[in-house]
Amino acid sequence: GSSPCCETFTGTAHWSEDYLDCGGTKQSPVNVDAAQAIFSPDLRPIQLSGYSLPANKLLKLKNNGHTVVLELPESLALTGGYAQQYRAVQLHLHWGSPSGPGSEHTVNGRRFAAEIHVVHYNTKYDSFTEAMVHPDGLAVLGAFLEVGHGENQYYHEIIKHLPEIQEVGQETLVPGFNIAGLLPANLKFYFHYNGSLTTPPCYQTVKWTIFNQTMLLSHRQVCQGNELLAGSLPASPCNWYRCPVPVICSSCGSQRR
Ligand SMILES: NS(=O)(=O)c1c(F)c(F)c(SCCc2ccc(C(=O)O)cc2)c(F)c1NC1CCCCCCC1
Ligand SMILES: [Zn+2]
Repeated sequence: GSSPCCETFTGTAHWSEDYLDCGGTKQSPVNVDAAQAIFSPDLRPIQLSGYSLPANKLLKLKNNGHTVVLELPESLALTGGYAQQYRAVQLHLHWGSPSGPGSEHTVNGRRFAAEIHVVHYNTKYDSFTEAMVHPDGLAVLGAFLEVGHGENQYYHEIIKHLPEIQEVGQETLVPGFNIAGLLPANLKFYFHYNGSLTTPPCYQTVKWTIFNQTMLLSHRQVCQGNELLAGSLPASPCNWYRCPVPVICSSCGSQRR
């Protein structure tokens, strides 16, 4: 197993001292036990509308110190799979690091190289910040990223800009593209549960959709994602060689400045 320093590396136990909901009973992420999942015919395929953006629509991409966030226009809407309409706010990625793979959810205990979250809010509320505090306020679509053979052209649209936002707080503009390409082609098979934001304030107001089909990226693309925040992670007592390193980035050849 990994050395003890790797477990203490990102302790979240202290969050609930400052944010009450972080100590709640419906906290995300969770491990999905596929054997205990119940098939529900009421759950309809997820339908996306307005996800294909023209290149002249520029989107802000920001390194906020925890992840890379792509701000999304409200013209992107969830029109199927949820009882109410939700509109997009932002998407962000949970990348791996030397202490382990980056997905937040696990399936049968399996952790994936990375995970994308597309965050939406319920349009019955006036704004995202208003929706964020209501149990049906947020809908987050999640998909797992794995290392496959070829380069993923849709993820390339984001990854190619990462060198421009290596420092915390930096942001850049990304030309629009088909955001649906970042999610699986098959939107019919997914796990659905009521949970929370996975970061403070941990509000228990997220209706989660975790797709069954995974996204395949090249080894180099996953390395580039992992290395984005490596420079801004808190100094770790770990020595990298002592932590389980699922994706060896030394072979990437992408030098970090
Ligand atoms: N998985 S998740 O959706 O809970 C999530 C995380 F796990 C996250 F880790 C994050 S980033 C950490 C929180 C954060 C930090 C800085 C800024 C900023 O400078 O703008 C913003 C947020 C992160 F941004 C999100 N998504 C956010 C939740 C934080 C508050 C509302 C903003 C939209 C969704
Ligand atoms: Zn997230």
